[in-house]
Amino acid sequence: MNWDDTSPVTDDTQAGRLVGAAADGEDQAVEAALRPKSLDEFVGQERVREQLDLVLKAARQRGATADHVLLSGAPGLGKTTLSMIIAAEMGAPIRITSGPAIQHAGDLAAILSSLQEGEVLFLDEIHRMSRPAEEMLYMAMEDFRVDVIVGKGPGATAIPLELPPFTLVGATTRAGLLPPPLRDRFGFTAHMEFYEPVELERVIHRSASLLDVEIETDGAAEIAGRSRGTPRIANRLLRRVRDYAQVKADGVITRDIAAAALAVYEVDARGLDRLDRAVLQALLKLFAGGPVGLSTLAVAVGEERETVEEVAEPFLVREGLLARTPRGRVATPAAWAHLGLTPPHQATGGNGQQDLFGA
Ligand SMILES: Nc1ncnc2c1ncn2[C@@H]1O[C@H](COP(=O)(O)OP(=O)(O)OP(=O)(O)O)[C@@H](O)[C@H]1O
Ligand SMILES: [Mg+2]
Repeated sequence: MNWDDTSPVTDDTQAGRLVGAAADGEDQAVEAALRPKSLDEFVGQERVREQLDLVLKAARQRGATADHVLLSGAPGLGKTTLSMIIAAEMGAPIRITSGPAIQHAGDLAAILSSLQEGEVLFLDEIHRMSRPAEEMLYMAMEDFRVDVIVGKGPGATAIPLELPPFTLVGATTRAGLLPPPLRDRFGFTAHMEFYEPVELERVIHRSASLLDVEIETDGAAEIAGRSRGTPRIANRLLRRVRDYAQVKADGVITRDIAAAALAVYEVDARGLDRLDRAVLQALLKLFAGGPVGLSTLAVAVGEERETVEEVAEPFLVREGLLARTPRGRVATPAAWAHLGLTPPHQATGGNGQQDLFGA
């Protein structure tokens, strides 16, 4: 395996956050060991797995190189893992690089021209590639050809270069940002969804056995419920719970141990961490559930606007705890229930109160 880009793909705003979906340093060190190596081992994503299985089997039967595959989905759902599985299932080598690592079209030309026949080129964060590189990629994907520009200015000439057939696997967390001509050149697009708790339980059991940790069914369920639908977070929480079980108990992860451990790390029963809860608490207690502007809310929790908007809110919105409305942020009834608080103006009907929930 070749790493053209060794810089970690992380998101600074998520740094040090136990329930952050981006990979931190420790994740990167252990993830290789926990990655499923075949489609059979890959948990969940049934539809994607079935479709991909067909694409790869058909290519193998024809003795051909598999079609280009686009993997889209939130961080930590298994895009990198699937790209490696695609290579493994095709018995092909894999070359790994990323959009931000390709600054110039020449960088891409160098990679493309050194590919072997049938090789898988994994292009992570493909939406962050430069424009000229993107245009070179169009031709490479479609005609297995690139034009290498030699010289500068009016004397520059394009030398066509044939490429061996290869499979491009692109990954993106932002499929919407991909230009349509690029999106259209993929033969198969897999959209990865958040995982169901039962699927995360299977991920946790699998990882526990690889890490040689004893875990009870209830213990795995407890961790799964707090993992925000994300295998990376499930694996990370499992490691923290393992530490706790080892230091405070006999090493076996039971439901009580998992709950106690995650209480120490301030990850609540729904997977909210301290920041998420601070945002909700401010919204409910200081602003009676809203609507309140983002800036005001951010000041109230002592955070940057961006942190509240990009780190806390997406999950709160996804969980149906917070709504973004034109008049500001509004808590939903579920938010009051989750924090065990009673809404001040319960809409009991006919009292002329403004409906704060925008329902
Ligand atoms: N379906 C799955 N079954 C088991 N483990 C999984 C699955 N999907 C992901 N994982 C585990 O979750 C971790 C993160 O997965 P991966 O690195 O593939 O995510 P990603 O989508 O590439 O994230 P990013 O967008 O941050 O690059 C890995 O350690 C992997 O083992
Ligand atoms: Mg990845």
